[in-house]
Amino acid sequence: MKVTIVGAGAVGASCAEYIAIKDFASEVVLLDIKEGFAEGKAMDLMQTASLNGFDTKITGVTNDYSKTAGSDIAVITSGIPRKPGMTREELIGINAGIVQSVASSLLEHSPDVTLIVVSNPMDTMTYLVHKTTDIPKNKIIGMGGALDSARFKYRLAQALEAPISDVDGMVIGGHSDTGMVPLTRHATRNSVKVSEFLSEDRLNQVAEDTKVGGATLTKLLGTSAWYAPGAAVSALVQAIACDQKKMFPCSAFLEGEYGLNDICIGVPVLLGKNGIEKIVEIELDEAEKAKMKESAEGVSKVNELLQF
Ligand SMILES: NC(=O)C1=CN([C@@H]2O[C@H](COP(=O)(O)OP(=O)(O)OC[C@H]3O[C@@H](n4cnc5c(N)ncnc54)[C@H](O)[C@@H]3O)[C@@H](O)[C@H]2O)C=CC1
Ligand SMILES: O=C([O-])CC(=O)C(=O)O
Repeated sequence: MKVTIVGAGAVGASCAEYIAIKDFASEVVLLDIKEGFAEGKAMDLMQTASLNGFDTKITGVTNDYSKTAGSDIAVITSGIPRKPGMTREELIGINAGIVQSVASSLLEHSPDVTLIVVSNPMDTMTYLVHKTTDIPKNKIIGMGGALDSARFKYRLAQALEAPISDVDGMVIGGHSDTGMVPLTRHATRNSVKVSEFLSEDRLNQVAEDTKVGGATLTKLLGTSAWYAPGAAVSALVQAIACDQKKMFPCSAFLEGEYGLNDICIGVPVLLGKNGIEKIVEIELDEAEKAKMKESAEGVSKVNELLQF
């Protein structure tokens, strides 16, 4: 199993590290445009192999796509991250050009690749890859909801004063400060709805804190987060590489599901060796449907800014 990660920056390197530590891939290629950068990150990571006990071979290359040939899975993390006070959508001007050219270079050398898009604004970047390549829709996956759901569970566990492993929950919708739809009504602690333990006000606070999870970290760190994003990407890569059929909310191209068309947005999917093997349509109540519709309108507005 060969995995390429384009962009050896904070998220790309974190993702490579988690993939290596889980030791399910034979090879990880890190590619970056900055001379020597991916080579350096790969060497540093390889020097953790004997300490962390993995055999995954990590190599780094400067913009040489021939070294990515035959990749089964590729992750696109290349592009700029936001700074405090910015929205993800403000990154579109620079990142759209980068994502489009990276996707096309990857495809030249790995025509059967499954692509995971991370660069922001992620739902729009995923849509861009759909519109500008002939990769089948099941093989283009946007990572956002897996991260947002992990943050939701963190916030729920805090509110419940419970261990995170007791908690389950999911965030669907667009990966943006306003567009996320944390499914508070469906969240549980050991199969019991969290609404049995938390007031409506407290649950609303959990949802709001979840939605601005990325912005909160960007303010604290001066740039956007990388540990949880890297871990979330590695979980998606593992689900595909190991054919796990695990359910994650991912940005998927919709053709009628959830009443939406011609859009990539976060919905629950089953991930296995064929990428998105199924889009899972769960029952939403009227309030959740309205939030999903509003979120989709926001994503579509950003998509309209694309030029291709
Ligand atoms: N979807 C999600 O949930 C998340 C998305 N992100 C996004 O991921 C992206 C990367 O974030 P970070 O790793 O923190 O940024 P970073 O600045 O640390 O790394 C980005 C890397 O991309 C490289 N790069 C730029 N243009 C390139 C090109 N044409 N080809 C190859 N490499 C190129 C840069 O040299 C840099 O090393 C950002 O757009 C950020 O907003 C970050 C966290 C979560
Ligand atoms: O907040 C950002 O810009 C990066 C990101 O998507 C996240 O951490 O959720």
